[in-house]
Amino acid sequence: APIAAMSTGTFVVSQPLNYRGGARVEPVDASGTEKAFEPATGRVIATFTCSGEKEVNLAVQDAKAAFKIWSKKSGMERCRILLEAARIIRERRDDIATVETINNGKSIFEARWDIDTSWQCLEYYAGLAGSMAGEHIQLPGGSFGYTRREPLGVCVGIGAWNYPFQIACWKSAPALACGNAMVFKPSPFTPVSVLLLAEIYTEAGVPPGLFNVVQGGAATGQLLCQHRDVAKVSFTGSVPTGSKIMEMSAKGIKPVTLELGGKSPLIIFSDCDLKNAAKGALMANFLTQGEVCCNGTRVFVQKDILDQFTEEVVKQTQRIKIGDPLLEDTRMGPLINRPHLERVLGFVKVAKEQGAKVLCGGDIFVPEDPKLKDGYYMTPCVLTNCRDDMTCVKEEIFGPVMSILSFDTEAEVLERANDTTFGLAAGVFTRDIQRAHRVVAELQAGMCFINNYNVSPVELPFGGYKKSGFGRENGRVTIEYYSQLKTVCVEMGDVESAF
Ligand SMILES: NC(=O)C1=CN([C@@H]2O[C@H](COP(=O)(O)OP(=O)(O)OC[C@H]3O[C@@H](n4cnc5c(N)ncnc54)[C@H](O)[C@@H]3O)[C@@H](O)[C@H]2O)C=CC1
Ligand SMILES: NCCCC(=O)O
Repeated sequence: APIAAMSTGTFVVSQPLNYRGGARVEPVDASGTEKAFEPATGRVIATFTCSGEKEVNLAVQDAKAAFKIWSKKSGMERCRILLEAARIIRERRDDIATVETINNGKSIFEARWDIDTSWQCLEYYAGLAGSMAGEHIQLPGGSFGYTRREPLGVCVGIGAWNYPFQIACWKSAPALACGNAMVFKPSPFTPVSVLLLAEIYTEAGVPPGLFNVVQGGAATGQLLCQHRDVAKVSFTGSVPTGSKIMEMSAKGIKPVTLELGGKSPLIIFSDCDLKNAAKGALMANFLTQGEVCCNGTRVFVQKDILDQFTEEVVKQTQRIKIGDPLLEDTRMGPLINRPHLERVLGFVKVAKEQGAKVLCGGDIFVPEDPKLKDGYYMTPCVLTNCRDDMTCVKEEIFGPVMSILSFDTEAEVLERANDTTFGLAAGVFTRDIQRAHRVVAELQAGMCFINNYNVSPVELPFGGYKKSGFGRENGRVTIEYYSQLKTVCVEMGDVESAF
């Protein structure tokens, strides 16, 4: 039966979760085992071994062999294969989204959006692959130089659990378009959907070994970062792990792309379209149960519309349907796992102790369906009476918790919005076009939204300022993070020697 026809509580993984040389394989060695869960029910859907040194080495060696073939192909040849992979993803959208929902917990409605921004990413870089080129530079006396944009070699992708399939696509599409090979390690919480991508790449015609998957946690990730044949590491996850990855990569002088956490500001001016601003605040806080790095969790509202805005946000939040994430009308599923749910509820408790007022949500939610009773659900929470020094306003919660703060002036809100070590995203709602551009120019964030939030067009570069990381994903600029420039200087005359 197609995966898309499955219901919650039925999916189990029976095939190996490593991928090497163009096929699923059992790892040749292990550094422990992990279990993957279905957050909707708390059921184990897979028990798998974490890849040890030998397996990691085999994956890197296979990728190296495939790189030799792939890097010699023309941009147009790579383009055709990536386009075919994008087409297959589009065709299997519902199956892939279903696997993503089962293993991550996000609603099927939202998972389909993730799969759309996945195939769109492959299409986008397929287009760029065909047009990648260097420069020709004329020199005196008929001599000249030219540049070649060349791949780096074997790139490593290390993924987080909040957007498992999308992250794998956002890293592998530009990497492969530039002629690299990739070894990808998903989060041990969400090991399943990336295998569908690996199979699709093979079906589309990439050489066997070009995209390999190893499984595991920190130990496997370290083996990858420290491997001498790895040319680059692209990581999505927390700031502390990002810092370790940078340290390990520094030892081998490997470039890194770091997509880390955030505590982004969303600024609502009183001249905004109130309904849209409230919708924007929900988009900024409650997608994927709030487990999104670029969420606008500090919602600054100008004082004269604070009550109206808050009332509208609470009304819209209370309408969110929580429950079985595979049902068509569900808009919020369970959080990723029990410890994370408890951590998020702990943030709500501390917020209350520190003087915040809970306007709605912030409690455990037990759906009526008995099969969901062991899932990790909570009600989306709106906090008001917040101050800048509260824990809920300073720390990344990574759950469905919105903190509302009020402000008087533009200058004041800008200073407060930028008063954070993070700098991933920011948003502004206003009808005043000059103010909108003036404000975003001052915001210390890599991804700014005007009159919307958390849309992900793949044509736009995405990435952080400050401790939210560096390097970019998506957009034309990402080509530079997966390639290197060779300069060739050509003499057409005699050598003018100094000796
Ligand atoms: N920027 C983002 O999108 C994300 C941010 N986070 C934040 O991080 C918190 C913790 O979530 P985790 O999944 O534990 O994030 P994490 O940063 O520990 O893990 C992310 C990835 O890095 C791998 N990893 C962990 N330690 C490593 C090491 N020493 N060397 C190489 N790879 C390593 C993990 O196995 C996983 O694949 C969340 O609560 C959230 O605040 C989590 C996921 C995504
Ligand atoms: N679709 C946005 C991805 C943001 C994140 O990785 O958390």
